[in-house]
Order: sequence, then structure tokens, then C-alpha cells
Amino acid sequence: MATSGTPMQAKLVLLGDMGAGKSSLVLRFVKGQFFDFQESTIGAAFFSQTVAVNDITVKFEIWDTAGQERYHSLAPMYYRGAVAAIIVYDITNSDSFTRAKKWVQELQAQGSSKLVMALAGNKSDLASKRKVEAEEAQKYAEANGLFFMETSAKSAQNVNELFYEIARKLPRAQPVQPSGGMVLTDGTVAGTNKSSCCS
Ligand SMILES: Nc1nc2c(ncn2[C@@H]2O[C@H](COP(=O)(O)OP(=O)(O)OP(=O)(O)O)[C@@H](O)[C@H]2O)c(=O)[nH]1
Repeated sequence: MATSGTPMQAKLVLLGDMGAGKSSLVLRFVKGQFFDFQESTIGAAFFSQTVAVNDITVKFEIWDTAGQERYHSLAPMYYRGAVAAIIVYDITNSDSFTRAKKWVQELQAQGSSKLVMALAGNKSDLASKRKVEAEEAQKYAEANGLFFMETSAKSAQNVNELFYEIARKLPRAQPVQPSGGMVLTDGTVAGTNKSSCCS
């Protein structure tokens, strides 16, 4: 991906039910990979990826959180200070849509008021098993100030578009500063079983 100028750092967090496809979306975006048997995330995993949109370069610092309920209490560490959040559900699983709405409520209550929030209805390649209509999700997103896209980490549909749209929506005056409060590395984070990656 093209990069130019001093990058604007943007902490981005992915939240959503276990198995919705958070890690798969990140792996598709950062490495162009997809695995049919993706391991469940333990704790969280960190990735970074830089994109150029129009005149600016955005360096996403991506926290891929674990969807299992037992990790719920860790989530504030990852969404605190984030400028963007992707809330992921699985279009074939209506419980995951319910869970996504709970994450939206939590972010609205706890997160930054300037947070750019995206709702991703993932696994759009499984449309024949669909349980959540796109219209319903679109309406919900509009009513709650999110933008909505259906994605497929498997086919890559709308994955780059999702991250580029977030980059476009970020407030332009974001100062370049080191991420505070937590040590960010480009290596594997303690408590994760996933490879971290690359800037
Ligand atoms: N068909 C299809 N399968 C997908 C897609 N995205 C993810 N999967 C599969 O869904 C399963 C769960 O994907 P993950 O990326 O691990 O989901 P997650 O949200 O990170 O799950 P946790 O780490 O448990 O929170 C894996 O078997 C993936 O291969 C998709 O777009 N289409």
C-alpha cells in the first residue's frame, strides 16, 4: 500500500462475538490471508498497517480483541484511547448481532465521543445461511451513528473498503503522538496466541 508523508497514528479496536471473524478480517487486511480454521484469540493481538487516503497517510494500530465472554473485562484496555472501532457480527448468527449491539452501547457509554464506529456484517459469502438482514443492520447503524458494511474475510469483499472508509472518516487534526498508557510493540503481545505483524 502506498505511504507518504508523516503518518497519522490511529488506534483501532475490533470488538464482537467469538467466531464473528474479527481476526480473519484483520489478517485479510494486513496480510491478505484467510484461514478456514482460524484459532480463537486469547486476550488480544496487535497488528499495524498503513494506508494512504487522499493527501494523508494513516498508520492503523489495530487491537484484535478476544470475543469469548471471559475476556470481556479486558476490553476497556483496548478501546480506551481508540479513535476507531469495528464492531463485527456474523450475518449467519443472530446472537452475534445482538452481541454487536451490546458492544455499541458499551462504547457509546465508555468510549470517546469522537470515536469513528463501523458495523461489519461479516461472512457475506455465506448469504444462503443468512440470519440477519442487511436492511436491519443498516437501519440500526444509521440510528446509532455508525457506518455499515457487509464484509467477507474469506472472499475479501469490502475488507479494504472498510478500513479505507474509516481512514477517510477520521478527524484530520489528529496530532502525531506516541500511544500513551500502554506499551505498543510490533511484536507478539503477551497473552496472545496469534502472530502479530508488521508495519
Ligand atoms: N465463510 C466465512 N468464514 C469466515 C469468515 N470470516 C471468518 N470466518 C471463519 O469463522 C471462524 C472464526 O473466525 P475468527 O476470525 O477466528 O473469529 P473471531 O471473531 O476473531 O473469534 P474470537 O477470536 O474467538 O473472538 C474461523 O473458522 C474463520 O475461518 C468469512 O468472511 N466467511
